[in-house]
Amino acid sequence: MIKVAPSILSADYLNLERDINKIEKDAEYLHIDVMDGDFVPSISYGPGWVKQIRKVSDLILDVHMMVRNPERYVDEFADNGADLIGVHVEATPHIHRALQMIKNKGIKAEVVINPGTPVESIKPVLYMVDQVLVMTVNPGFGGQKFLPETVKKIKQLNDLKKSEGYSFDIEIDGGVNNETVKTAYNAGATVAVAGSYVFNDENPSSKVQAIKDATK
Ligand SMILES: O=C(CO)[C@@H](O)[C@H](O)COP(=O)(O)O
Ligand SMILES: [Co+2]
Repeated sequence: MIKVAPSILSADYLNLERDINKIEKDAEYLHIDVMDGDFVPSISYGPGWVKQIRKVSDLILDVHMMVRNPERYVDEFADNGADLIGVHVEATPHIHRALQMIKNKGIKAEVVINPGTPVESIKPVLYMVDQVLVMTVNPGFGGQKFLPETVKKIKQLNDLKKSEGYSFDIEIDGGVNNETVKTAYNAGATVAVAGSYVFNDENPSSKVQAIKDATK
Protein backbone atom coordinates (compact mmCIF):
# COMPACT_ATOMS: atom_id res chain seq x y z
CA MET A 1 0.00 0.00 0.00
CA ILE A 2 1.30 3.44 -0.89
CA LYS A 3 2.12 6.09 1.75
CA VAL A 4 0.24 9.38 1.38
CA ALA A 5 1.53 12.95 1.68
CA PRO A 6 -1.33 15.47 1.63
CA SER A 7 -0.14 18.79 0.20
CA ILE A 8 -1.18 21.79 2.27
CA LEU A 9 -1.11 23.98 -0.85
CA SER A 10 -4.78 23.08 -1.26
CA ALA A 11 -5.68 23.42 2.44
CA ASP A 12 -7.31 26.49 3.98
CA TYR A 13 -4.43 28.79 5.01
CA LEU A 14 -6.52 30.49 7.67
CA ASN A 15 -7.59 27.15 9.14
CA LEU A 16 -4.43 25.19 8.51
CA GLU A 17 -4.27 23.48 11.89
CA ARG A 18 -7.88 22.34 11.53
CA ASP A 19 -7.17 20.93 8.06
CA ILE A 20 -3.98 19.18 9.19
CA ASN A 21 -5.91 17.57 12.04
CA LYS A 22 -8.34 16.13 9.51
CA ILE A 23 -5.64 13.97 7.87
CA GLU A 24 -3.20 13.54 10.78
CA LYS A 25 -4.26 9.97 11.62
CA ASP A 26 -4.55 8.64 8.07
CA ALA A 27 -1.52 10.10 6.29
CA GLU A 28 2.18 9.37 6.82
CA TYR A 29 3.70 12.61 5.49
CA LEU A 30 2.66 16.25 5.28
CA HIS A 31 3.85 17.87 2.03
CA ILE A 32 4.86 21.54 2.17
CA ASP A 33 5.43 23.26 -1.19
CA VAL A 34 8.00 26.04 -0.92
CA MET A 35 7.86 28.32 -4.00
CA ASP A 36 10.12 31.31 -4.62
CA GLY A 37 8.41 33.18 -7.47
CA ASP A 38 11.52 32.56 -9.60
CA PHE A 39 12.15 28.83 -10.12
CA VAL A 40 8.35 28.60 -10.31
CA PRO A 41 5.92 31.51 -10.80
CA SER A 42 4.10 31.24 -7.46
CA ILE A 43 5.22 32.31 -3.99
CA SER A 44 4.17 30.22 -1.00
CA TYR A 45 5.55 29.21 2.40
CA GLY A 46 8.79 30.22 4.10
CA PRO A 47 10.63 28.53 7.00
CA GLY A 48 8.39 30.21 9.59
CA TRP A 49 5.46 28.15 8.36
CA VAL A 50 7.40 24.94 8.92
CA LYS A 51 8.20 26.05 12.47
CA GLN A 52 4.53 26.60 13.28
CA ILE A 53 3.35 23.42 11.54
CA ARG A 54 5.94 21.40 13.49
CA LYS A 55 4.17 22.43 16.70
CA VAL A 56 0.83 20.95 15.64
CA SER A 57 1.76 17.82 13.65
CA ASP A 58 3.70 14.60 14.21
CA LEU A 59 3.61 13.68 10.53
CA ILE A 60 6.84 13.50 8.52
CA LEU A 61 7.26 17.09 7.32
CA ASP A 62 8.17 16.74 3.64
CA VAL A 63 9.48 20.10 2.37
CA HIS A 64 9.45 20.35 -1.43
CA MET A 65 11.71 23.26 -2.30
CA MET A 66 10.80 24.84 -5.65
CA VAL A 67 13.50 27.43 -5.08
CA ARG A 68 16.48 28.47 -7.18
CA ASN A 69 19.79 27.67 -5.43
CA PRO A 70 17.98 25.92 -2.55
CA GLU A 71 21.24 25.44 -0.62
CA ARG A 72 20.73 29.05 0.59
CA TYR A 73 17.77 27.90 2.73
CA VAL A 74 18.37 24.25 3.55
CA ASP A 75 19.77 24.84 7.04
CA GLU A 76 16.91 27.14 8.04
CA PHE A 77 14.20 24.72 6.94
CA ALA A 78 15.98 21.86 8.73
CA ASP A 79 16.40 23.90 11.93
CA ASN A 80 12.69 24.77 11.82
CA GLY A 81 11.58 21.14 11.88
CA ALA A 82 11.68 19.63 8.39
CA ASP A 83 12.12 15.83 8.44
CA LEU A 84 12.82 15.57 4.74
CA ILE A 85 13.90 18.21 2.22
CA GLY A 86 13.60 17.85 -1.54
CA VAL A 87 15.71 19.89 -3.96
CA HIS A 88 15.26 20.09 -7.74
CA VAL A 89 18.19 19.04 -9.91
CA GLU A 90 17.14 21.82 -12.32
CA ALA A 91 17.42 24.51 -9.62
CA THR A 92 21.12 24.40 -8.79
CA PRO A 93 24.49 23.67 -10.39
CA HIS A 94 25.43 22.17 -7.00
CA ILE A 95 22.92 19.36 -6.47
CA HIS A 96 25.49 17.16 -4.72
CA ARG A 97 26.37 19.93 -2.28
CA ALA A 98 22.71 20.71 -1.62
CA LEU A 99 22.01 17.03 -0.81
CA GLN A 100 25.13 16.84 1.37
CA MET A 101 23.91 19.87 3.32
CA ILE A 102 20.57 18.16 3.95
CA LYS A 103 22.27 14.93 5.08
CA ASN A 104 24.58 16.91 7.35
CA LYS A 105 21.51 18.17 9.19
CA GLY A 106 20.63 14.56 10.05
CA ILE A 107 17.39 14.55 8.05
CA LYS A 108 16.27 12.77 4.88
CA ALA A 109 17.44 14.07 1.51
CA GLU A 110 15.39 13.98 -1.65
CA VAL A 111 16.27 14.85 -5.25
CA VAL A 112 13.42 16.05 -7.48
CA ILE A 113 13.03 15.90 -11.28
CA ASN A 114 10.59 17.82 -13.47
CA PRO A 115 8.57 16.05 -16.17
CA GLY A 116 11.05 17.20 -18.84
CA THR A 117 14.14 16.03 -16.96
CA PRO A 118 15.56 12.55 -17.58
CA VAL A 119 16.48 10.05 -14.85
CA GLU A 120 20.03 10.05 -16.24
CA SER A 121 20.56 13.56 -14.83
CA ILE A 122 20.31 12.30 -11.23
CA LYS A 123 22.15 8.98 -11.55
CA PRO A 124 25.35 10.35 -9.93
CA VAL A 125 23.49 11.29 -6.72
CA LEU A 126 21.12 8.34 -6.35
CA TYR A 127 23.52 6.57 -3.98
CA MET A 128 23.09 9.38 -1.40
CA VAL A 129 19.34 10.06 -1.40
CA ASP A 130 16.55 8.74 0.81
CA GLN A 131 13.84 9.64 -1.66
CA VAL A 132 13.42 10.61 -5.33
CA LEU A 133 10.48 12.80 -6.28
CA VAL A 134 9.23 12.34 -9.83
CA MET A 135 7.07 15.36 -10.68
CA THR A 136 3.94 14.16 -12.45
CA VAL A 137 2.99 17.74 -13.43
CA ASN A 138 5.12 20.80 -14.14
CA PRO A 139 5.74 22.39 -10.74
CA GLY A 140 4.22 25.65 -9.55
CA PHE A 141 0.50 25.06 -9.11
CA GLY A 142 -1.95 22.64 -7.55
CA GLY A 143 -4.91 21.19 -9.42
CA GLN A 144 -3.15 20.22 -12.66
CA LYS A 145 -3.64 17.04 -14.69
CA PHE A 146 -1.39 14.01 -14.10
CA LEU A 147 1.09 13.49 -16.97
CA PRO A 148 1.06 9.73 -17.78
CA GLU A 149 4.34 9.93 -19.72
CA THR A 150 6.18 10.41 -16.41
CA VAL A 151 5.35 6.85 -15.32
CA LYS A 152 8.14 5.33 -17.39
CA LYS A 153 10.65 7.29 -15.30
CA ILE A 154 9.22 5.72 -12.13
CA LYS A 155 9.76 2.28 -13.68
CA GLN A 156 13.29 3.25 -14.70
CA LEU A 157 14.08 4.33 -11.12
CA ASN A 158 12.56 1.17 -9.72
CA ASP A 159 14.73 -0.91 -12.05
CA LEU A 160 17.79 1.04 -10.86
CA LYS A 161 16.83 0.34 -7.24
CA LYS A 162 16.90 -3.37 -7.97
CA SER A 163 20.03 -3.45 -10.13
CA GLU A 164 22.08 -1.14 -7.86
CA GLY A 165 20.66 -2.21 -4.51
CA TYR A 166 19.28 1.22 -3.61
CA SER A 167 16.48 1.57 -1.07
CA PHE A 168 15.17 5.11 -1.68
CA ASP A 169 11.46 5.83 -1.71
CA ILE A 170 9.94 7.03 -4.98
CA GLU A 171 7.44 9.85 -4.51
CA ILE A 172 5.02 11.23 -7.10
CA ASP A 173 3.58 14.74 -7.03
CA GLY A 174 0.89 16.38 -9.15
CA GLY A 175 -2.56 15.34 -10.33
CA VAL A 176 -2.65 12.32 -8.03
CA ASN A 177 -6.03 10.76 -7.22
CA ASN A 178 -7.41 7.27 -6.65
CA GLU A 179 -7.21 6.53 -10.40
CA THR A 180 -3.91 8.10 -11.49
CA VAL A 181 -2.07 6.61 -8.51
CA LYS A 182 -2.56 3.06 -9.84
CA THR A 183 -0.13 3.03 -12.78
CA ALA A 184 2.45 4.95 -10.74
CA TYR A 185 2.19 2.48 -7.86
CA ASN A 186 2.52 -0.48 -10.22
CA ALA A 187 5.63 1.14 -11.69
CA GLY A 188 7.23 1.45 -8.24
CA ALA A 189 6.00 4.64 -6.55
CA THR A 190 5.99 4.29 -2.74
CA VAL A 191 4.76 7.75 -1.64
CA ALA A 192 1.94 9.80 -3.22
CA VAL A 193 1.52 13.55 -2.75
CA ALA A 194 -2.05 14.74 -3.21
CA GLY A 195 -3.32 18.28 -2.71
CA SER A 196 -6.57 19.22 -4.41
CA TYR A 197 -7.92 15.66 -4.44
CA VAL A 198 -7.60 15.48 -0.64
CA PHE A 199 -8.34 19.00 0.58
CA ASN A 200 -11.05 20.00 -1.90
CA ASP A 201 -13.24 17.34 -0.31
CA GLU A 202 -15.40 17.80 2.77
CA ASN A 203 -13.84 14.66 4.22
CA PRO A 204 -10.10 14.77 3.39
CA SER A 205 -9.25 11.61 5.35
CA SER A 206 -11.62 9.58 3.14
CA LYS A 207 -9.59 10.71 0.09
CA VAL A 208 -6.33 9.69 1.76
CA GLN A 209 -7.89 6.28 2.34
CA ALA A 210 -9.19 6.12 -1.24
CA ILE A 211 -5.62 6.54 -2.54
CA LYS A 212 -4.45 3.77 -0.24
CA ASP A 213 -7.35 1.48 -1.15
CA ALA A 214 -6.50 1.91 -4.83
CA THR A 215 -3.04 0.44 -4.18
CA LYS A 216 -3.93 -2.49 -1.91
O1 LIG B 1 4.49 20.66 -5.92
C1 LIG B 1 3.33 20.79 -6.25
C2 LIG B 1 2.92 21.72 -7.32
O2 LIG B 1 4.03 22.36 -7.81
C3 LIG B 1 2.33 19.92 -5.58
O3 LIG B 1 2.79 19.38 -4.38
C4 LIG B 1 0.87 20.33 -5.52
O4 LIG B 1 0.53 20.84 -4.28
C5 LIG B 1 0.04 19.12 -5.84
O5 LIG B 1 -1.28 19.50 -5.99
P1 LIG B 1 -2.36 18.58 -6.72
O6 LIG B 1 -1.88 18.39 -8.16
O7 LIG B 1 -2.39 17.27 -5.98
O8 LIG B 1 -3.60 19.37 -6.62
CO1 LIG C 1 5.00 19.48 -4.18
